[in-house]
Amino acid sequence: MGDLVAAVDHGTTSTRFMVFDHGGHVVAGAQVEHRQILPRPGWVEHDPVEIWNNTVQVIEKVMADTGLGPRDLAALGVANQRETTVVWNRRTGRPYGNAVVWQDTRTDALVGALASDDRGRLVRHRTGLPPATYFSGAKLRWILDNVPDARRDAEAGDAVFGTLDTWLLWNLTGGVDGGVHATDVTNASRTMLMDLETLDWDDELLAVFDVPRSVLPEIRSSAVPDGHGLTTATGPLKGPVPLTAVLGDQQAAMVGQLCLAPGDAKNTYGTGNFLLLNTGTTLVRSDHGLLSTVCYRFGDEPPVYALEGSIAATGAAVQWLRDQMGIIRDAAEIEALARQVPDTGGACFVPAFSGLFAPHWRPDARGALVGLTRFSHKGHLARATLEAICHQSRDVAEAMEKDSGVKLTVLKVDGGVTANDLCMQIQADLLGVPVSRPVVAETTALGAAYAAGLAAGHWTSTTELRDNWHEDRRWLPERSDEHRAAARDEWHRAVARALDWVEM
Ligand SMILES: Nc1ncnc2c1ncn2[C@@H]1O[C@H](COP(=O)(O)OP(=O)(O)O)[C@@H](O)[C@H]1O
Ligand SMILES: O=P(O)(O)OC[C@H](O)CO
Repeated sequence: MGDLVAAVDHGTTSTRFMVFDHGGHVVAGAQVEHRQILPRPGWVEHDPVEIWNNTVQVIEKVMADTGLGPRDLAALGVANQRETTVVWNRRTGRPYGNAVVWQDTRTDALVGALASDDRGRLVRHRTGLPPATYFSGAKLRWILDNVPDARRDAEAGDAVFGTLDTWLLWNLTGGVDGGVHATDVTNASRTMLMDLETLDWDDELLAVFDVPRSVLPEIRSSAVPDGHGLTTATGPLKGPVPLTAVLGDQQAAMVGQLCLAPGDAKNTYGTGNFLLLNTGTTLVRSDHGLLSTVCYRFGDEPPVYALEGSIAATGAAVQWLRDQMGIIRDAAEIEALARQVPDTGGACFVPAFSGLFAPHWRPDARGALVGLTRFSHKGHLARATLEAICHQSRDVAEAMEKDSGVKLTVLKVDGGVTANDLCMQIQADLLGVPVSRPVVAETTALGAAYAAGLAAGHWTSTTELRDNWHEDRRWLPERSDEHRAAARDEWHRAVARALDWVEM
């Protein structure tokens, strides 16, 4: 068996391939961004072929740069942006159009209609998810109903559905030459088509979304000792590596942060923010706007559940300043710009580009920039963007405390935005608890590698992993309660102004 474990981390903005040693240290890695395709207001797409080509590219680069071969790898794990929906033809390997991304709101009328009747209650209870454009079920229906030939080919058994894990697993294990068509419970729990208790596709939900069972992948545990499949000699690893773990990226980050006991929580700051709380084998249902989801399932062990607060636009707001507004040239520049000012000068930015997700679930909301005067400049907007990231996380943290009774004493953080020290200080100030960033910031890839390595016997137990977690930096709250209360009040008033914008 090889000494190293590898992971593909395919996120909303980029795809990474990382190799880790037994101590959880990064041995090598490569990353490449893919295009964000924005054809109409509210639509967000990715090209699945570009994503697969990028995956090949990053794997080949790391293997070539390091001189490693497939025999050096004990196992491979995959973590992926969740919910984003692809339909492809299993005979040709060609997708039926672009993937519909989790942030895409094109299904708002369909989701709005089902939310207002008994189907909404059914969906909520069976899946643990609020009816929202965010999840895959309505996106899959949209593709089947709107892309020529998709439904006909689905009914003939030629067109198949997958989230990005399934697309990558199928391609890594041979594609048209016998690729494995499967998903794991964490990804399946985000489709709105799986019963959260039986962990199986649910016929009533399939009827709600008019989805034929024949398009669906097999649902498996996140980590399986026998492997989901082997990589192929014709693929980028150029030989067989057991692909033993597949997890949604936020669940993978829970494993990477070693949030493996009930009450453990982390917040990942990527394109969106995702605060998850491990609730153990108990399925906790939210009364405060969070969702219930599978955290992971290892082999035949009982599934571990989580409560999650999903926020649609955090790093995406930074990207928006860069790509759409041209205010910064790269994401890291936002920090220096925001440091030019001591506060936002009264401005408040609510980046509700895809409506507001947790804890509000308001598809009728849209982005709002309020409190402007002639004094306002781009430094204020940069600072307001960082504050919006942190206020949204505080909204979710409050909901989590109410639902679980668990009071946060420290917040473990990871993800691209956590490179921003000012943002992390603002987060500690707005939460009133310390914020802690680990040395290995690539927790999503690390979590996929841990899950894969545990399944392959590379690590014998999770206790063996505990010593691998080390704090890099901790931010302590520096602001008074009065300051925090005033800032929160201003934020709530801004959120109220972003609501009710789109006629549903
Ligand atoms: N220094 C920074 N300050 C603020 N945001 C940043 C910084 N560096 C990266 N980002 C944001 O982080 C996101 C990328 O983080 P990542 O964890 O790779 O996300 P994803 O997994 O969603 O692709 C982008 O949205 C980018 O705008
Ligand atoms: O790509 P990320 O890391 O922002 O994660 C996206 C989530 O999986 C969407 O649910």
